[in-house]
Amino acid sequence: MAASASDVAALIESAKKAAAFQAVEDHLSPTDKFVGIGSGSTVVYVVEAIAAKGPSFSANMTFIPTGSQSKGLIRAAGLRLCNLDERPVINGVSVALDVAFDGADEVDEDLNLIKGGGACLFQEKLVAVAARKFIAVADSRKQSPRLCTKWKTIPIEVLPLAAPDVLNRLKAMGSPNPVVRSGLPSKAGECVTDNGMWIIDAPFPPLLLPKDLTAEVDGTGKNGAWEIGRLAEELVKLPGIVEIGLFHGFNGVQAVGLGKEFQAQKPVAAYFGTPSGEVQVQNAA
Ligand SMILES: O=C[C@H](O)[C@H](O)[C@H](O)COP(=O)(O)O
Repeated sequence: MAASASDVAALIESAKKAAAFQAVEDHLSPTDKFVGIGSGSTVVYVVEAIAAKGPSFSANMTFIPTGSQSKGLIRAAGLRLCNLDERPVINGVSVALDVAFDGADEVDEDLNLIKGGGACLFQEKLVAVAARKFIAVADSRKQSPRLCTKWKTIPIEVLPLAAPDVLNRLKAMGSPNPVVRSGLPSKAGECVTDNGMWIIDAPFPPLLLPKDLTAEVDGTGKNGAWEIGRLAEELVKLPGIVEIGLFHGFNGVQAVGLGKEFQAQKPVAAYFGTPSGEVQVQNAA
């Protein structure tokens, strides 16, 4: 007999929960001081896992949110909240977050991410790049060889005034039918982000990795074939785009080696809960 929709939904929730609890167990150290908390339905279990460790475990920790949902989760769990721009400054530099946990809409085999399915990508990226270590948590539906395979659109945060021009430019770049996200069913009109912006969902064919490029396929969008880094570079140049939901490039550990601290967008590991109750961990190479 096929599983009912509610059985499937329960399995997905338990997969997310298992991934979140395992990620917190492996990556949140009792000595950590500043911890980023992302947005979405999986991060709810990250906060639950932290709270389950008891008040003494997190007594010396401060939690940095990625938006209003995240702020609410931190407050409701009784954890200490601090906005990203309010953390202490030492020698003229805001302290790095020890670790940040966040969900993802799709994760490719090189740990590039699509984020923003819940319209929270901008503050999430700010928090991810401010963290020494970024950990993604999800259920196994989010695992994919290449981005835009399962989650077929890239969420892009735009200034509302610029939306019509950005839509035209996206079409010229080969995105068929990009659309401004609707706020329905909960809000009539456009979906408005925590930053007062709109989200455009731009479909693209599966995004190539650098290892996919050849003399014939250079990843610059010819015949619709974009390599992630090249597409991201072109998108952020478009006037009116505030931030894109592609988290790509390198992770925090690689960033230190490259002397590019505070630019790392990719996680060092992604945790995927499966319907069978296992957790698969995808670590950076
Ligand atoms: O905008 C929302 C965020 O990027 C979420 O982290 C992402 O959509 C994953 O959310 P969920 O854990 O609900 O699948």
